[in-house]
Amino acid sequence: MTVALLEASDVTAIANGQRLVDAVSLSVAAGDRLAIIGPNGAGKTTLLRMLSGMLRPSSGEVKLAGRRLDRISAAERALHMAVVGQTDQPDPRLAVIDYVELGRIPHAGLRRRAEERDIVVEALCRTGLLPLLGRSIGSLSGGERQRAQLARAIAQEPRILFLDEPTNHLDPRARSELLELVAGLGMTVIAVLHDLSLVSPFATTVAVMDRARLLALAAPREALTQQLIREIFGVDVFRLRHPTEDRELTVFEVPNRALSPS
Ligand SMILES: Nc1ncnc2c1ncn2[C@@H]1O[C@H](COP(=O)(O)OP(=O)(O)OP(=O)(O)O)[C@@H](O)[C@H]1O
Repeated sequence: MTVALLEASDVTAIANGQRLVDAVSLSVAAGDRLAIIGPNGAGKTTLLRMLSGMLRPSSGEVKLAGRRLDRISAAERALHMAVVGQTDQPDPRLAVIDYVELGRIPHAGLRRRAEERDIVVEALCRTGLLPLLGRSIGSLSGGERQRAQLARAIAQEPRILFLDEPTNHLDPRARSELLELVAGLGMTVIAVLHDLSLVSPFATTVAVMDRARLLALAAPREALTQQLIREIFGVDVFRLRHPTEDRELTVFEVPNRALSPS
């Protein structure tokens, strides 16, 4: 039997007597890209924090390759997992290259200096930040900063990459490009996504949350049903043929509204 790379069993988070995440079980295999979706306040970030070991569940457990996450030290976890969160506030005076190099800290002393530098340069290349490597973090645009965070996480060479709303500062084109880049890394990824239209192209599996509960866990086509999406987001889903390309488009529309996302 193959052991899941990450497995959550009945994880629950309780704060101030309120269940923020209620008995969620899921398992992620190596190479999976799991998108966690749901309305505001559904518990997505809280779940992500428990899966990445940043928050200890009130009950239930998370295992990384069969080992309980709460028995793995933070230093060792950092060898396996990188998190691109919404709250990272690096020193604005740091140069981009130095910031990305921070991703190598968990591996300190394990590789030769030249190899370390190559890994950092590769992460800068992949994220298109090579021309900005000498700029200070504080001088970057919101989108560039998001790419710098991703570069730091890539440089960390994790087995699992966690992303909390990785596209929230990006314009529509940059959003698709960033997720395409992440998908092209071939890594195991767990990402909280708000933009429903990016879920199908990006994710191999989607976890749909609402009011602390996991309502569906399946491939996007099966999970994003008209009924479920309407029920929790109040939007309609349409699957249409692309007018000029041989593929399907998934379109989301707020019913009877002049302004609809798509
Ligand atoms: N430490 C805490 N103490 C009390 N309540 C909390 C705490 N952290 C989060 N919450 C609440 O738990 C609920 C879930 O929060 P969470 O950030 O996980 O939701 P989310 O689905 O990621 O939301 P969003 O889409 O708005 O980012 C929210 O109502 C939030 O206010």
